[in-house]
Amino acid sequence: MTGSNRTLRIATRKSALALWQAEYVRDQLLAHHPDLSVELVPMSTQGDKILDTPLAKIGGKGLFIKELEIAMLEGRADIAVHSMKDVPVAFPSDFGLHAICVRESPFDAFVSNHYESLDALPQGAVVGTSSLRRQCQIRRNRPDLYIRDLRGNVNTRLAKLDNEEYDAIILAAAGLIRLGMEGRIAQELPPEVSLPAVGQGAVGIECRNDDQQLIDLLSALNHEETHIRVTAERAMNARLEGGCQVPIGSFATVNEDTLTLTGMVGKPDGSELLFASATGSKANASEIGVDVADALLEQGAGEILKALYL
Ligand SMILES: NCc1[nH]cc(CCC(=O)O)c1CC(=O)O
Repeated sequence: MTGSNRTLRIATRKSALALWQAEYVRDQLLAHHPDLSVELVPMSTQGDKILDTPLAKIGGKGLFIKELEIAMLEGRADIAVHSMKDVPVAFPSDFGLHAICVRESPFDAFVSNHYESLDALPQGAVVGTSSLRRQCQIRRNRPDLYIRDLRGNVNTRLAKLDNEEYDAIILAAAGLIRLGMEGRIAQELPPEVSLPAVGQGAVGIECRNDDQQLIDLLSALNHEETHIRVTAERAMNARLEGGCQVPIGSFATVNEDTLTLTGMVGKPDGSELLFASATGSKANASEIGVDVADALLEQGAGEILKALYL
């Protein structure tokens, strides 16, 4: 009994991006295991309902995930699909990430209806982002700009831009590409300008650790290079105890057997940004992540992060 004729239920949030990702995983599962049936179980989570309170104050990104896990524990769903960027490094012991799918663009996108690049923005222009990581890097590059809060799903954020509330906004390129809105990207910000978030652009699949049959089915969707890169990035974040809403960037690349990881911790006001890099065998992804974190801590990253929680 291989389980390839099971019915799998995918717990998903209802945003356009979450649904796209769940449908993508459904289609990939069916392509690899044609005898499966796969259903989506769309759910509203508390994190989606409370839109006017800063996310960090209501339990952070973990909030979106907990309710999907409860659905899996109660047998209402078998798997949950996540943007790896939103998955906390501390993981409940009953669950595991049993596949990381091939990565889409990991970079941040500069989106504007009037300007073609970050450099082209006029003095004092208004940029929308609520991410401390994006904020500190934008401020380092362009200290003259005003940063304004911007929350909501991708379509809400774009509507606020189109409503002329901002001169430009920063979004993950991956979300726009997946939703067929690549044309909205004026500029993909290179990692030297905006180091991406841990796991950005990668989709992970979570299920219970005691369902070995399901774990075997999911392994067909795992993309090894993406898995290794995200492992290094998450190991760095774990060592830094990077929570849900932190000015931390982390970006790994793999070239043949060699992995290179760059990490960043910054003050939200852009006045101080620390960087560190390490290279080694891709077999040592976690160790490289810890090494980069330690190098950042040696430079004072701990003090920057501690000050954020006061
Ligand atoms: N925090 C929201 C979020 N989580 C994942 C993505 C899309 C990109 C990805 O898969 O990393 C986004 C939107 C954004 O940051 O613009």
